[in-house]
Amino acid sequence: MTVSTPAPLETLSPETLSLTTETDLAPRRGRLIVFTGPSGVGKGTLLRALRHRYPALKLSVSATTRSPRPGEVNGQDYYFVSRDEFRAMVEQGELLEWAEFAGNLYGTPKTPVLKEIEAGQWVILEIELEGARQVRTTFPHALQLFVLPPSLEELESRIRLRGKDADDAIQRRLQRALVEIDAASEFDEQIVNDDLEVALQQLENAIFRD
Ligand SMILES: Nc1nc2c(ncn2[C@@H]2O[C@H](COP(=O)(O)OP(=O)(O)O)[C@@H](O)[C@H]2O)c(=O)[nH]1
Ligand SMILES: Nc1ncnc2c1ncn2[C@@H]1O[C@H](COP(=O)(O)OP(=O)(O)O)[C@@H](O)[C@H]1O
Repeated sequence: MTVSTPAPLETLSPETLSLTTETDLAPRRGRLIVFTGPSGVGKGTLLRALRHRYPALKLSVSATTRSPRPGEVNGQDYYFVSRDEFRAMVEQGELLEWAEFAGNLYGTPKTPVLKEIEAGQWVILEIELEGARQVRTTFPHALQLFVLPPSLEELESRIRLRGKDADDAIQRRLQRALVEIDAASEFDEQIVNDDLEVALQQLENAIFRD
């Protein structure tokens, strides 16, 4: 009886992948994808749409000292922790990377990500620039994608229209956006999030192409 071995994930088309259950793809190589971009550019929006199409993609849940926004759920959107708890995670080597951003601490719990990768899953880290730089040294093969706004004006309008950040936080984030946008060329690919559908298609192509 010939047992057909599943095609390696890289050769599967996006259509096939989205129809394939997780067990059919085993064993397969795990993959790390870093997804970075200024606050308000549309990272969360794009990732929600992408994961709706490709439920097999995993999204790492970060730890943060930022207070939850309305509607955010602890353990789902973030692990909301105190600064002392966060520092303990750093000291105990529990974070794959971490950084301070706009006055709060953010970091990726290491164990769940490594477990998913070893199980052959594709894991997305939605993290800021300093974290992406750390991952670039520890996981040089990770795909690194940067989302750009169509303009700074549009970025400001989106973060304000979103209505989830206090004015001082918006100012800090817009200031930081200038530094982040300047570093976009460090990433493997830059995606301009102007028309959402077009950006989503570019994101799919970048992830499933190679
Ligand atoms: N380095 C790092 N950055 C993170 C992590 N989780 C979220 N971030 C980034 O921290 C920044 C602020 O995130 P957030 O407060 O949710 O604001 P948003 O970007 O406006 O949604 C964003 O650039 C996130 O990508 C993490 O675990 N590590
Ligand atoms: N392509 C787009 N065109 C217009 N508005 C967008 C687009 N993508 C996202 N938005 C809006 O911009 C705001 C910020 O999006 P969000 O996904 O929260 O950004 P981020 O996660 O990068 O901070 C949200 O109100 C969202 O609905």
